Amino acid sequence: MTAADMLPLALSQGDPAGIGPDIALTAWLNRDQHQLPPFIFIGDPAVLAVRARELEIDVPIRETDAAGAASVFSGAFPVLPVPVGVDVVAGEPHVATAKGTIASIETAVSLCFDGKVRGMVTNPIAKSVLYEAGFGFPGHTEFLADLAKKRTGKTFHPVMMLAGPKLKAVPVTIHIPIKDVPTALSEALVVDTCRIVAEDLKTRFRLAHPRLAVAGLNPHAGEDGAIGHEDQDIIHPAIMQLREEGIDAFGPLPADTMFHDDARRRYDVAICMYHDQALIPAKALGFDDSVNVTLGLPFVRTSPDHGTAFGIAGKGIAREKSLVAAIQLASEISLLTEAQI
Ligand SMILES: NC(=O)C1=CN([C@@H]2O[C@H](COP(=O)(O)OP(=O)(O)OC[C@H]3O[C@@H](n4cnc5c(N)ncnc54)[C@H](O)[C@@H]3O)[C@@H](O)[C@H]2O)C=CC1
Ligand SMILES: NCC(=O)COP(=O)(O)O
Repeated sequence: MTAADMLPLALSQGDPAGIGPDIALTAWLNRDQHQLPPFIFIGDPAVLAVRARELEIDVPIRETDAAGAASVFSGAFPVLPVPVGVDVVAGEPHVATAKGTIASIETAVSLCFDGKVRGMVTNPIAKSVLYEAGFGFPGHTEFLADLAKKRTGKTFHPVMMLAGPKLKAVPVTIHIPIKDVPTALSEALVVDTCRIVAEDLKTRFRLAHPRLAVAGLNPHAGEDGAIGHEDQDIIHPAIMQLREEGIDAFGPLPADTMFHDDARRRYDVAICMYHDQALIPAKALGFDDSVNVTLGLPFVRTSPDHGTAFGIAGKGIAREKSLVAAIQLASEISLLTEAQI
């Protein structure tokens, strides 16, 4: 199949004042070097045109629909127009842009369900901007599961995984205050999360027998209960349950010693109890080439691992590498899962 015969991937705009437009434009500009599959950007063509001028790059922007994107892609940057509705200044987020940002994500999900794209890649959103506008979800991860439920009537448990060449890491709890982590953790949550990870590593990552290293919550995984009880009372029984089901999960491991080079050779994915326990090692080991992928959804979704980086938007210094990795991973997963159907 040639690139022009392929269904495109949907690429949401993200916060228009962030680096989403910058990295989308530069990824397209370097499409041959990166061997990028076709994508369709869902956002505001005017924002792109202004940003391209600010970046002093020459990118022909062509409005089209998903069906036309693959043939447009080699010669122009394909855009499915979703207007922002206000003037956008790079680096200056504005609550008035939230509606368009959300509409872009919703459109990408619809295209996935309608079979018009192979999957979706999201550019970063600024959660605080969306919260100010009344957005009721912690981030894309939970919003996408809700959109999937609205579309199918089924409930999905979305699981965030940061995937890079050196480490795959999953936070069991995601965007909640650290003080709420111990009460949010439960045996059922750890078990459900690990089941989804084990299944998706098999079906989406070609890992026949995934090994799951499960972190403890407390220092030294609780030191036999002397430094906290969750490791023994919640995480250990969850691991026993998973092992009974034939899932190769082990731990709870002291989190401080499970990310060095030797330790990482013993597992395929680290299951972590909270956001920073997973995302600090993931970004330290591969900020430019790690990808945020949502497991447990009925469609493919990836994203760069970084955020909106308002401080560098429009300045020509944002690196497109993590977005490129996200596009490539979404493409690989969608081709692999298509082949399995
Ligand atoms: N997938 C998503 O939608 C994500 C959204 N965010 C959101 O992004 C906003 C900003 O978050 P921060 O913690 O400041 O993280 P950030 O990732 O936006 O920035 C952290 C640092 O890395 C630099 N950086 C980030 N991406 C870069 C790139 N591609 N090239 C060169 N330098 C880069 C920034 O300039 C900054 O110094 C927050 O509102 C957060 O909610 C954060 C992570 C993921
Ligand atoms: N820290 C990761 C992040 O903020 C991405 O969250 P999401 O928008 O993918 O749910």
